Amino acid sequence: MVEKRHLKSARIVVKVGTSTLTHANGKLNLKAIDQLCYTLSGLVNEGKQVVLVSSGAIGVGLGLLGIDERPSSIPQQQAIAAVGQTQLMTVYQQRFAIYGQKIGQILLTHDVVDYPISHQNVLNTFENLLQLNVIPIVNENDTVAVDELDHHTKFGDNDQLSAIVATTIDADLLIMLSDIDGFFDKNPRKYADAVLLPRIGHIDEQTFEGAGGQGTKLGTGGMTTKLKAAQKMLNADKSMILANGENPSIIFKLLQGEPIGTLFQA
Ligand SMILES: Nc1ncnc2c1ncn2[C@@H]1O[C@H](COP(=O)(O)OP(=O)(O)O)[C@@H](O)[C@H]1O
Ligand SMILES: N[C@@H](CCC(=O)OP(=O)(O)O)C(=O)O
Repeated sequence: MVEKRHLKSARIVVKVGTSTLTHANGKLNLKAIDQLCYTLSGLVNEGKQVVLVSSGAIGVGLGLLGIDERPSSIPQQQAIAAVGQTQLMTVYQQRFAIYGQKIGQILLTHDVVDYPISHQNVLNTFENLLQLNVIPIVNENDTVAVDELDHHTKFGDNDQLSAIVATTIDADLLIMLSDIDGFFDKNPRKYADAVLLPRIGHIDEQTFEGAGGQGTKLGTGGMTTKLKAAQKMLNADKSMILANGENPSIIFKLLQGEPIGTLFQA
């Protein structure tokens, strides 16, 4: 019998990727979204403070506009994200309202890391939302977050953004939901004999060698950015769990300490 995990979880950040929120055909994964909203609302009712970092603006925008391939041009992606983000928040608003749960949108750029005043301002917003039992829903501000020569504003992916949010607000735990059961010793989509690693206490170059680069066609991060996020959490003496988001109510089990997915904990 595998031992239960000991986790602090008064304040948690949950990150969901595009692959969890949308089907391969670009349509919304309503089952996953409904379950996510039900679960997070349930956690707030239990007295927990919850932040959701949600990708999906570009994926949802593509589906809504009927575009099959993610364009390579940044301005086109930004336009698609503007459409998708609105739709995503509309869906969240509707679904969370079923459970009486209020939400607030926070769109971030790298300024919150680079400039202490911006950092303090965003922290104030998070604290006040959480005091009000609101679930802040965070994404990168895709319409302004582009690489410019003199002003580096882009996080690049929501995996690292979620770790930055979690450390900024001093969350106890980051739960990252993806389309895979956890971190394997090598990419399980390429290697049938890949083995799930239930616990990682330290990340080094060898760990990164197991991450097989880019993930799905709509997501941007892949496993490398998830490891970078985990590294940020470990450096801040915090924990992260990577688990499959197919059924987001899995979060209840994770918080009960069930050994599901990969726990990154020093
Ligand atoms: N060592 C590994 N363990 C698990 N998944 C891996 C690994 N290396 C690469 N991957 C890939 O990373 C993908 C998850 O990343 P991604 O598609 O960006 O998800 P998300 O949209 O949830 O951010 C998996 O589906 C898998 O193809
Ligand atoms: N801001 C982008 C984030 C894309 C992204 O990081 O996607 P994912 O790898 O699914 O977490 C969006 O909402 O589409």
